[in-house]
Amino acid sequence: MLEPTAPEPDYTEAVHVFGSRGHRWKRLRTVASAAVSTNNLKRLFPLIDETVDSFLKHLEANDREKLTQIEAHSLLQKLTSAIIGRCAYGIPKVDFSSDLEHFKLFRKAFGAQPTTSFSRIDTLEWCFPAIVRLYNSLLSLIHFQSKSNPLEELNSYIGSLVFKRKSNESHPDFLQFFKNAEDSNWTGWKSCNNGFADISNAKISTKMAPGEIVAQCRFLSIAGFDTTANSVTIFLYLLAKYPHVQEKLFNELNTIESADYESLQSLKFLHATLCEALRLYPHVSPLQHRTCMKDCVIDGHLFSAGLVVQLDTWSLHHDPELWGDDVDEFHPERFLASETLPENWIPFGTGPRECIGRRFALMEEKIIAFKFLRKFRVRIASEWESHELKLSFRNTVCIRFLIFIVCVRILLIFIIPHQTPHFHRLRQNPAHLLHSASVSSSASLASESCSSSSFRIRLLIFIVCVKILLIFFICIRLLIFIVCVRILLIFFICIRLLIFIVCVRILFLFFILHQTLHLHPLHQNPAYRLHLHQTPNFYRLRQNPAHTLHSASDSSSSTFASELCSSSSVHTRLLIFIVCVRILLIFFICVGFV
Ligand code: HEM
Repeated sequence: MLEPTAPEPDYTEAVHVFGSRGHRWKRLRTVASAAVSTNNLKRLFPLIDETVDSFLKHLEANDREKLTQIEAHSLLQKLTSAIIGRCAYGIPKVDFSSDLEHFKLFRKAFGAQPTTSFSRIDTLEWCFPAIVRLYNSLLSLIHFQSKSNPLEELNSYIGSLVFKRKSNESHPDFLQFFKNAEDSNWTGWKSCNNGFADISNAKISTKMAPGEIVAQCRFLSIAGFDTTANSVTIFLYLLAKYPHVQEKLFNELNTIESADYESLQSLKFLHATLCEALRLYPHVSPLQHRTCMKDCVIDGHLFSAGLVVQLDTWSLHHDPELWGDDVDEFHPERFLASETLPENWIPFGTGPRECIGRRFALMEEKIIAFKFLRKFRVRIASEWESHELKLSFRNTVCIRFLIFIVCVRILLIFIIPHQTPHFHRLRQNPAHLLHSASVSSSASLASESCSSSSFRIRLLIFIVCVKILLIFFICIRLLIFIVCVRILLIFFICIRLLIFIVCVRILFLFFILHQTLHLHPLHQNPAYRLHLHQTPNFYRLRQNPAHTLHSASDSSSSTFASELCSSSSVHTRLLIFIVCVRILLIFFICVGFV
């Protein structure tokens, strides 16, 4: 949802705390933590307070006749986006009578309604920015104009705010903390040790690269916008559904005159009500996952390095053994029994990567709840009374599409890391060096044939999996498929020339590939060398040391050396070919989805 599969988390400059890992994560988290410390929350309190007041005034003044029935979620999105805009990067005091600039951008990038949040193309961009850039440039070729990218617009909007801000100013917003840590000449972020590392005692520098600041502000603003709007909507819905809880809460709210940081902390029932709403609807739970950095055994189960574990918070929060028989009831009193929160309550995640904005979010929700419920009572509109609020993936991210992309990525990772280290290992293998020195050895033969065949098997598995995934997704969305075909037809008519060029390139590539693949049966044939000279492959072979070796010596071992390098170049080309086909596939699918 919030960049769960951030591209190149170790090498891209614009990476935020959620997308980072290892030392980099620790450093970004350290800087961001200061922005949500108790001291700073107290400084942010008046900003939120003032924004909620202005929102309620606007609601009362302008929507009085409509106030009998409101669509809470979209209104709350407007409010929470204003709050986070002020707290994350210091947008000025908000006038709700006009559309907020950054809310318009949020709406464009993520959709204002729950059903339109994250279109497929956004999800795709989130995962494969390069492909979407290619897609956009192709689109602009078709339309002869550049299609604006909402995420890039949001980025440049935030970028301009970041650029204007100076370090050591006295703002309480998150941006100020990042600006104070900014160092544009610092390149340390490039050399982060991001593999498995014990970072508990590592000395962490509190510096930030400029790109990291923009990414950070963007992530925090997104993390703090939909999450809190959803939470408050669910909270109001439950109060409407359970009027006796609303009554009890109303009585508690009346025990304090006005809201400040300390007095809101003293409202225990309010706190319990918010916690119970998050227990029943842990709506951010899809974000809770962990990747195994090294093999480990827990309770006798092996978790291999690279494995991604998704927590099932929903089941945990609805387990009658943990919460009792009234597990499905809205019963805030269960949180009053103890001063500390139950360890099975994890709507904000758990452990070192627990949500950094937890206390900020709860403070914000308390201010909104306090101010809103002192003015209004809520009940469910009559036509919705029979409806049960259900959380479904459909209403948030295009989860199925995301799963598809994640699967493809996992498959890619499955292929590439296996292939590359394998290749490295071969290179560093004394047997291989021996082999390069034109000494034929059975050991090198064995290692090569093993690498080659296992690669092919993996490749085969990969292609089959991608096909199955495609079929799976296309079947489910038969309608989309039909639309895709129609759009593709139109598309083909429009840019026949472009397609022609792409096809020629693919055919060319395929031709090279086809030729190269024939090297295997041919390599013992006297016509082999002639054949090599006729293929474009020859060029690369000549420049390759192994081939020079081959030319210098006519022994069978040197023939094998060139076979080795042609074989690895086949793999590279094969990989390029498959990547191209996949890009085209994804591109065509995208056109359909749009
Ligand atoms: C009701 C509101 C919110 C909920 C339910 C929520 C929930 C979550 C969850 C479940 C995670 C993943 C935790 C894990 O993997 O264990 C997370 C991460 C995160 N959240 Fe929130 N969040 C909320 C509001 C916010 C706000 C307001 C901010 C910022 C001001 C924020 C900033 C973050 C950040 C930076 C992370 C990544 C932390 C890391 O990877 O170290 N969240 N949140």
